Amino acid sequence: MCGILGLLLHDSNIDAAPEIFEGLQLLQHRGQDACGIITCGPGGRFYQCKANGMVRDVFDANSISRLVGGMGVGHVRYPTAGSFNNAEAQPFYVNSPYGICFAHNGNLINTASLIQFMDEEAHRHINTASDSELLLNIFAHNLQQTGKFRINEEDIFTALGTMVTQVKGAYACVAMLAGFGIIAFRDPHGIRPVGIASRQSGSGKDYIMASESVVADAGGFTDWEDVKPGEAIIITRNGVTRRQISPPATFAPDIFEFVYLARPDSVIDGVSVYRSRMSMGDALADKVKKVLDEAGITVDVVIPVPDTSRVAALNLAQKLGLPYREGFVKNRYVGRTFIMPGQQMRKKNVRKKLNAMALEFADKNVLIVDDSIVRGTTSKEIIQMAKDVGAKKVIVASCAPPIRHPNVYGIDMPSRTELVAYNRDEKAIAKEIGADLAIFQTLPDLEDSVRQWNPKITSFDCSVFNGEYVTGGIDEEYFRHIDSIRADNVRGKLQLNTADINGKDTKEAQNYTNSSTPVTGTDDTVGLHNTFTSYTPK
Ligand SMILES: O=P(O)(O)OC[C@H]1O[C@H](OP(=O)(O)OP(=O)(O)O)[C@H](O)[C@@H]1O
Ligand SMILES: NC(=O)CC[C@H](N)C(=O)O
Ligand SMILES: [Mg+2]
Repeated sequence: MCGILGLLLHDSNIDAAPEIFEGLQLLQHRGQDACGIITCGPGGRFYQCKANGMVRDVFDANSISRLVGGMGVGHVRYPTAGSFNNAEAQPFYVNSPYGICFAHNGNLINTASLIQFMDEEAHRHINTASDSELLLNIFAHNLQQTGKFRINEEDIFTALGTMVTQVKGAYACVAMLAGFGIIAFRDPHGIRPVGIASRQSGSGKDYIMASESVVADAGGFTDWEDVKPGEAIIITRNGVTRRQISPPATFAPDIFEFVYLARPDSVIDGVSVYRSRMSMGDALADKVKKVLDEAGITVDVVIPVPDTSRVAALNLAQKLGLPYREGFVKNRYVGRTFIMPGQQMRKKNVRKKLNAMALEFADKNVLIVDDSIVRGTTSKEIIQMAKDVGAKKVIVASCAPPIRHPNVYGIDMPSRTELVAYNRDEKAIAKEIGADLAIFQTLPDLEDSVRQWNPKITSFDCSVFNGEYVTGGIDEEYFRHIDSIRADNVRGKLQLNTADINGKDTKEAQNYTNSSTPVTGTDDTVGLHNTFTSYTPK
């Protein structure tokens, strides 16, 4: 669930970078590990700055001032493939054909066959373990097939149309062609979000493409429109061209965007995330009432787990006629815990981030509401905190059903065994996290909470709840494979190996990527054969 952004200003003499920087800050909740911006200046020359770190750490006034040009793309990264090293920060760049930059949100599931294709047919070198670099090179290869000196929109649609038949998985992308324009496209199932908006600028229009509408709102852009599943939109200074690049497929946006990933003030696929979370709270209230009545437990107070669950918890409390209290105070300088790399870091940060106020817990039966319980890291810590400050009974309610299946479409939940609900029923989950009772939303109620705001969405990707993967192509062997390369207990080791391979995870590399330099002619990466750790289907 990275954040992607593209901006094309009508007046090419105005630099796009300051506004892309601001937009990326608004998308920070989608990825905290790395970020980057590439702009296109006079003569089609690219300028880039990317590195590991949050947006405010990677960029300063100096680096932004060196990102020249009236159009550009940006990215905030939350890795789901490859490693955490600098070399995999996005946007990615290839010089041939024409100069292309690329920012990707999602995750591909057929990387092994794509790597083989790159090696044996396209003869393109992939220098990282990132699926996004691979996706860019597939697109570049297809564009190369036109063999043209100069291309047009039709050629781009054709290249993307071929790409759709080659890659499997989730991809919402923003690309930029040197001196040409910016492109947004979405996979045939529309699993990850991306939309476009415009604003008047002199005699023409500025255009923005972003993962979430909040970026457009903040920049004064209007007419936000979601890119349709399987659609590509090309924006040049001559205007907007759009095309369906894939045959119709089941539209299945990831429901977890509404549960946790997106900001509440965004509207995704016609649904206000805020409204959907209110509905989740309402629906959960009914379930909570039923379970509490059956168990003969009365609750004194409802307490949300900041930040994401607040909206739902307030509605739930109102519906049950219970007091809503902010019993956990959040340190505003600590980011999201779930998207941090490594279990140790996540665990440590829950305590750093949240503090329980005894006066809201002591001698009370408390109902703690969270949007989701994934690894149980947050629940375990906060339940203990609540008990430490004198809570009598701690009941936990989750706006999402138990998560028992890995995510393969751009959320870092690769390993079943890390999921607290794996092989556990609700009673066993409660025991594991130390709660007196754990209450979960049902999947139909969760789906209704979102769908009621846009009945045109007939299905969602709910794979983490029901194990049904809309793209197909996921089997036991695939799970074993991602488990073996991405589970928390093996990842540290693999990161080291990947850093060695790329020769980029050094102080030197940090300096290189941190400076805003023209892209052309500065590639110092080591020339090695494709070095992915790959999955070979039977
Ligand atoms: O069971 P877990 O593995 O702990 O994951 C679930 C928790 O992580 C997320 O919070 P996070 O701190 O990332 O972000 P937030 O501040 O937006 O709630 C989510 O909102 C849950 O609180
Ligand atoms: N969360 C995402 O969208 C990740 C994008 C890409 N798979 C990466 O790991 O960089
Ligand atoms: Mg949370």
